[in-house]
Amino acid sequence: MPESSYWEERLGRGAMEVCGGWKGNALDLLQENGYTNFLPLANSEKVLKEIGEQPLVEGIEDHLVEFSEAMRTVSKVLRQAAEGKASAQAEATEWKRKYEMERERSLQLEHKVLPSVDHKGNCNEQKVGNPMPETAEKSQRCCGENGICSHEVLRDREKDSYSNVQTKLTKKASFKLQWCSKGKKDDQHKHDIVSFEKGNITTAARSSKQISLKWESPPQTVLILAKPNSTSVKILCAEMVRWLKEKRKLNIYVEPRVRTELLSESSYYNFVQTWKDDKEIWRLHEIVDLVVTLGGDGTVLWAASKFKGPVPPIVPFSLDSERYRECLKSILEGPISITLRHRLQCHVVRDAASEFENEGPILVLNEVTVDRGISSFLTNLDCYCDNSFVTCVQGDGLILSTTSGSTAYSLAAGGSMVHPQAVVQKVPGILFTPICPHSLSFRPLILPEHVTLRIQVPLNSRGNAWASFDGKDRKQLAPGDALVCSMAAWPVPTACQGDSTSDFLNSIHDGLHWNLRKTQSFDGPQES
Ligand SMILES: NC(=O)c1ccc[n+]([C@@H]2O[C@H](COP(=O)([O-])OP(=O)(O)OC[C@H]3O[C@@H](n4cnc5c(N)ncnc54)[C@H](O)[C@@H]3O)[C@@H](O)[C@H]2O)c1
Ligand SMILES: Nc1ncnc2c1ncn2[C@@H]1O[C@H](COP(=O)(O)OP(=O)(O)OP(=O)(O)O)[C@@H](O)[C@H]1O
Repeated sequence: MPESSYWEERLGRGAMEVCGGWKGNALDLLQENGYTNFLPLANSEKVLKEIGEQPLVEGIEDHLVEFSEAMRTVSKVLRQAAEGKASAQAEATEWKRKYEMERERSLQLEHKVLPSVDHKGNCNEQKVGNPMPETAEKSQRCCGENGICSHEVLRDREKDSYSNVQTKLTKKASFKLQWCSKGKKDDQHKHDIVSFEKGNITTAARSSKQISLKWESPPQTVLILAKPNSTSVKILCAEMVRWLKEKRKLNIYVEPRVRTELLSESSYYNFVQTWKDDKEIWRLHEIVDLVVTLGGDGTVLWAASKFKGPVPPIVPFSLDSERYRECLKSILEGPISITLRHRLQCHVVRDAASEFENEGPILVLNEVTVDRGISSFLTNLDCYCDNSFVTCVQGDGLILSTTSGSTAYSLAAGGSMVHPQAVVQKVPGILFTPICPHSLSFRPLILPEHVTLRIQVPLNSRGNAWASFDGKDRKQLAPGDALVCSMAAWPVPTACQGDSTSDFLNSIHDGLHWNLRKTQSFDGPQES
């Protein structure tokens, strides 16, 4: 391409006129502002020769000052245009997400049963639609004041084409989620209400709420997800599959790898079902009533990542593998104490892509991290909250974490630990934690759960950034690309061992040894 066309294409004809032929300085300024695409030109002998051949004119310094100003204006305009585009793309992505949610919901209406509340406050079923499990707040509407409703009653299912074995799946088990409070029954339906009576703002009494899942029809299908390369997990998995089939007559799904492992042990396990490719995994939520994970936190993250929409209740079993029969028995009978763990929905918005080319959303249970990857440059990330500029992160990167993820990477980067039920209880929900910020005053933030965050790699960034999702699936973000995050509509219900609070405290005491210190002896100097 001729050099003049190259410049015109990037700066526009107007900018070329402003430049007035001072290409050498233009290059310096553009490089100064991070437009490194021009570096090859700057280095080209031809350009250097041209600069050398420019005749010196009088008042050159004035011209240079004037020219610098003009170039700054040009680069500012370019930057604003790019930001405007990213913001519009982010908005388009958000609308697309909302549209898809609505569409999904309409589809569900066709084959769902809506619980309605009669005059006594009892939950009945009727033949019009009810949304799939959503945030507690939205779900509460359909169950009146009686609790959080999260029914999924689906049409009778034919034999699935991808099942290895013929199954008679009838209806997916339905359940109801309710607030319950220890002790008093009448305390169940208290909500944190802000009242504006007579100009005075007050909050109503708060109750200690635990979400409880009550099966309305018995669960029939269990998906078991097992950590790979662990002999103890393999043994437990085989035992559990046998017990669930023989004693509870349940349909059992496992991953293809696990089915192969089971079959290599014995052809007895022929009844175990699996899927063939990823497309079929996306339909799992329509079939599975309960997910059992055999492994640690990573296996729960793995399980959640398999569900891009509604997630069935997950029972994490490193819980108490010795007592798995007793534990599963009580879970299958219910009611179960549940922690509703919220997820973040993330979109990568490419600067170069049109609004129709955006990549699909990725849901994270712990966090999304934007960091410098293998680059040795300081990361520069412009952060916007609902399109208001928050800050520019200059450091190793940034973590956007859920409350569940607050005890993981975000904690290591200095973020607070937050009770996972906090979002449901209407306290802030997205942790904004910098990684090694090169600043003395960059403290972690906690933002409300309703905001949309946009993390943008500036056009003048020296290098690329990398996004990773629950520690996996690294994606490169080039200058101009952005990551857009908001709270996802589908939380992950996990079964508690005790209740949300005791589980949370146990995990920070046992798992993280939080505030463990040798107890001070009592036989020292006393306060007089
Ligand atoms: N510096 C760090 O602390 C650091 C660095 C990278 C990733 N991580 C975390 O690892 C997670 C991925 O986990 P993995 O098991 O797939 O990878 P992994 O096998 O590398 O294990 C990471 C560790 O983090 C623990 N962990 C994961 N989620 C947790 C949570 N919510 N609360 C407390 N501990 C938790 C796991 O038990 C495990 O010990 C990421 O989501 C991230 O939070 C932490
Ligand atoms: N079914 C699976 N298929 C593939 N990878 C899996 C599966 N389950 C877990 N993993 C991966 O294995 C890794 C370790 O999982 P997990 O944290 O459960 O193990 P762990 O040894 O119990 O760790 P910790 O005790 O630190 O929590 C994670 O990175 C997770 O993504």
